[in-house]
This record gives sequence, C-alpha cells and structure tokens, in this order.
Amino acid sequence: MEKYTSVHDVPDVTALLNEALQCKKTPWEWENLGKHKTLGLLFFNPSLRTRMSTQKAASHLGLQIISMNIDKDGWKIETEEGVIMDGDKAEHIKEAAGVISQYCDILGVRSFPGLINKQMDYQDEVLQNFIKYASVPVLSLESAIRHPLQSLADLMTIEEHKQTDRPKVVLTWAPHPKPLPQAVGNSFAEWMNQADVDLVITCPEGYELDSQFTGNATITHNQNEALEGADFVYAKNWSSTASYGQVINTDRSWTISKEKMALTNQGKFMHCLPVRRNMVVTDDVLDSPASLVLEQANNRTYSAQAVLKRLIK
Ligand SMILES: NCCC[C@H](NC(=O)CCC(=O)O)C(=O)O
Ligand SMILES: NC(=O)OP(=O)(O)O
Repeated sequence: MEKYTSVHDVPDVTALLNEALQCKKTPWEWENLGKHKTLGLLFFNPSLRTRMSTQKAASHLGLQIISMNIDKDGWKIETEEGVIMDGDKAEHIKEAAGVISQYCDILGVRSFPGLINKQMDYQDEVLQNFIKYASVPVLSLESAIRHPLQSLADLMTIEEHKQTDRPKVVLTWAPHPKPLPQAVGNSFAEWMNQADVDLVITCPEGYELDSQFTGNATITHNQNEALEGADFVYAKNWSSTASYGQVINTDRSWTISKEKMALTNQGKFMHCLPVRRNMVVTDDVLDSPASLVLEQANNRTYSAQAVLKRLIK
C-alpha cells in the first residue's frame, strides 16, 4: 500500500482484516520489520487512543517513533498555494511535508475539519497536501472526513463477536453538546459497505451522511424501527450535514439507553470513544457486558499494526 486514507486504498479488505487478527495473536512476530525505520505522527488535534495504539503497534514492528502535537509545538502551517505569507502562518505545508520526509519513513496525520465550509472540509486539504508533498507513505490518523484505522478496528470487533454470517449493524446518530466531525460515521458506513453485514443508518432529519459513504445502507429517521433485531448498535454523534457543521437537534430521546437496547437482538454496543456518558449512551449500557468499547480500543493496536506492516513494505 502506498497510503492509507480510506477503505479504497485497501486492495483486499478481508486479507487486511485477517492480518490484523493475526497481529493480535502474535504481535511480536515481525519485531524487526521496521528496524532502523522511523514513523512520524503529526497531530493537529487531540488524541488518546490513536496516539497510544499506533505507537504501540509501531513498537511491535521495531519502528522508531517521533510524535508531535503540531498545533501546539510546531509552526502554524499554511496550506494554500501561491499565498503571500504575511499572516500568522510561518511554514508552508510544502516545506513541512518535505522536511518530515527527510526524518521519517512513514507519516501519520490527524487533522479535523473546520466545520464551517463543507466543500472545503470534504476536499480533505491537510491530508491530501501531505500526500502530495511528502515523499514517504502517509496514513490517516483521522482526517476531516474519514477515520480508517478506527473503522478497521470496528470491523475486527464485529468479526470477533458476530453470531451469524450476516449480522444486522445499526449506525445511530446520538445527541452531543458540541458540533463534531462526520468522519467516524462516514468511515464506518464506507467500511461496512465492504463487509458482509446488513447496514442500517438512523439519524434525525438534517443529519443524513453523504451517499458516497452510506452506499447500500438502509437509511431511516425512525431510530426504534432501526434498532429492532440489531446485532450491533454503533452510536456516534456528528454535526448536521444539511446545516453544515451545526447542532440542529438536541433531542435526548436519541440517547442509547437500556430500553433502546431491549429492542435489539441482544445487541452489542459500540462507540469509538471518547464518549459523553448519559448524552450519547447511558451508564447502564456502557457499564454492561453488552458494551464492546474497550475491545474496540484494544483492536486499534492491531488494526494499526496490520496497516503499518503494509506501509513498511
Ligand atoms: N477520534 C474519535 C472521535 C474524535 C472526535 N470526537 C470529539 O471531538 C469529541 C469531543 C468532545 O466530546 O468534546 C470526532 O467525533 O471525530
Ligand atoms: N477513537 C479515537 O480515535 O480516539 P482518540 O481521538 O482518542 O484518538
């Protein structure tokens, strides 16, 4: 693989999934694969899981790691072409990407959307410019529109817990006090379209995800109907797509509760974390055996390891 930004960069999703499952069984089997190579991790936004799990994955492969909170510790980066740099941005992404390519053999980038201008956000400028100007493979640590390392970990978790060949997977919007990116929802939907699952997406009006990600999913505004018979309930908030980047619905009847889970087929609860308790999901669901959130977080290590293995090659 030359880069890892979406499911479309993966030639064989089943093979990558199996590789991630194998990494979980024998994490140290390839401990010299990355010897004398360096992984750079660049964060424009906060992270707990992505940062720690990707570092852990890299250590399993013998990679050296340089991690940087570029938003706090680096120079402000200009991404526009041909601009007169007379403002507060001291370094152009062209030089930044070129320089980092001198120090690193693989580069991971996390960059969230501005949530002001949909067209601009959906061009995924920061990630795409790093790909354009870096001379090493780039992987997304969650970009403006996708979170592919999370989605691969989610696919692994479903694979490990499914009781039927084709489980019913429900992606449900849930309330949140702040406007959040659409990346996790977009990416999960896109990956589930490549998996052998029956995908249903439910959200309030004005929150419909773009059809380029939802693909063949059934889409409904009726959450209770969607949850009926679900094997997996994947909850996530995202900001409005119609009134782009805004919070236009705070209806707490969308919160995943014990009563909502009772509609499912003894369904498992999933969330990428961090999660707002008793906004997105109630304590009794998150603290119950139905919750897979820690397993998802654990699988982040092995999804990252499988991806890094391919990028090293
Ligand atoms: N990487 C996983 C989720 C990251 C981000 N969540 C957040 O920003 C939550 C912030 C808060 O709850 O204040 C998102 O939704 O894309
Ligand atoms: N799920 C996830 O990506 O978590 P972080 O934002 O903490 O990395």
